[in-house]
Amino acid sequence: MDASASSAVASRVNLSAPCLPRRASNSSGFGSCQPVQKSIVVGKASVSAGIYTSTYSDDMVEAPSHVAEEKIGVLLLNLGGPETLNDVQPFLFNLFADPDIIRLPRLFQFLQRPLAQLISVLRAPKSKEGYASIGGGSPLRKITDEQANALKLALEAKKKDVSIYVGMRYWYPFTEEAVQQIKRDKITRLVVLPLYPQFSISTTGSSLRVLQNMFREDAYLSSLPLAIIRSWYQREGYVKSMADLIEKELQSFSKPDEVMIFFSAHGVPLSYVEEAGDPYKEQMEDCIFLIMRELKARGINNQHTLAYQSRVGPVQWLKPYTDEVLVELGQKGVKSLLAVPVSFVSEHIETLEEIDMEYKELALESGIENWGRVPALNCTSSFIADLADAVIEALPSATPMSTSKIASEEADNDPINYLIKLFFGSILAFILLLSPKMILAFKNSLL
Ligand SMILES: C=CC1=C(C)c2cc3[nH]c(cc4nc(cc5[nH]c(cc1n2)c(C)c5CCC(=O)O)C(CCC(=O)O)=C4C)c(C)c3C=C
Ligand SMILES: [Fe+2]
Repeated sequence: MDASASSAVASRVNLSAPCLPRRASNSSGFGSCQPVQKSIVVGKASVSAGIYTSTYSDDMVEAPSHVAEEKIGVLLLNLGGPETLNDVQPFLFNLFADPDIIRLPRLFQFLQRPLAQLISVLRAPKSKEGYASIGGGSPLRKITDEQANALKLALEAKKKDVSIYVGMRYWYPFTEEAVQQIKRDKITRLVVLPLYPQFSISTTGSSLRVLQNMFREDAYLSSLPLAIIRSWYQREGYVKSMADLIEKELQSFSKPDEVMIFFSAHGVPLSYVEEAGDPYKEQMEDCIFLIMRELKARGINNQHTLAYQSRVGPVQWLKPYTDEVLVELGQKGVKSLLAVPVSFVSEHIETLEEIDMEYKELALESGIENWGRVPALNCTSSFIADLADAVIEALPSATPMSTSKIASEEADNDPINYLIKLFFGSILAFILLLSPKMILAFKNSLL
């Protein structure tokens, strides 16, 4: 971030901005929203106008021309991460208190916060160890701010003066603070850009739910023309930027042709895909297909595979699991492997600790001799330029939000599904609240 950008950011931060009530926070008070004074851009991404509804169409009409001065905003949505070890447990509480992360049947939603408290306390020691090993906190805020500034600059280079805001789901600067700043700045048109290439109910869906709740209760926000880029893994600029990183990293091996390209995506519980209709797995597979097609077009014909990492808790997650596949590949005699983190565009705990330390060690123990890892895109200029294009392409489709409901809520409307959940929910509540032994077993599944 250059100095002028930083000071402009600081001058627009209102420290008295309201934060979410009843949410765990750190002792330092409110974090800052980031209406960054410098700013980006997207083949076509999946864009919707309004929060969960229409799909982008080139025919969509421009916003009303009575607006005197157009003030464009871009809201970058991200997960957020603890900045110190003291932040870890309250950060985990915010994460597990999210009904899109732990999906309880409606009747049991009163258990969400006690359960979040219990799980966050049980999980915190392991998470703290992880964050301690990468320097004592998550790099996510810093990298997201850098991406926001790079995006501002890329948009300026394309003659678009845009204010960029960063809204995190579980830590500072919270999405709610960013939205308050957007209101104060009297933005007249907003593009919402989640920093997740693929859509999942647990990531983009969760952040959009926060926005939906805020927007429908506020007269200014509900009439603000807005376009949402729901997923963008299919954009040519993203696919080519990923292929560039892989092509470059392959050259660090002595026999590049013999390297297995190992895509490792963050997992989600299987029920998200099979019961709630999460498009995440399908989009992930499509994404890998597009990256591999690009590599083949460049004459790179390495073998590849996709596995899912970072599972938490006792339920089944998307398979195959990264740790199991690494062991199998070692047993099958694979000697060189290039890990490619693919569900997230910044370095974070799961690249820096889980892949670079845990999986690397496991792979080497399993017989893999040459290990490499592709860096996250972070501020790669071709990637940022493509995000800037995505924003520019989305602008004409901005329309005030619609209040139609997110598809993922449908599962609870099915009476059989509801009864099944009610039954298992009761057992879970009984186990967790009454049985210390089961709490211990549950704790072990979190470690
Ligand atoms: C596309 C990316 C991600 C998906 C999908 C996702 C789903 C998901 N995650 C958890 C549980 C945890 N996630 C944690 C951290 C974390 N997760 C992602 C990305 C996705 N999560 C990121 C970028 C981060 C932050 C990393 C950082 O640097 O701070 C954590 C905390 C860390 C830990 O203890 O391992 C948990 C827990 C669930 C349950 C879930 C889907 C339901
Ligand atoms: Fe996660």
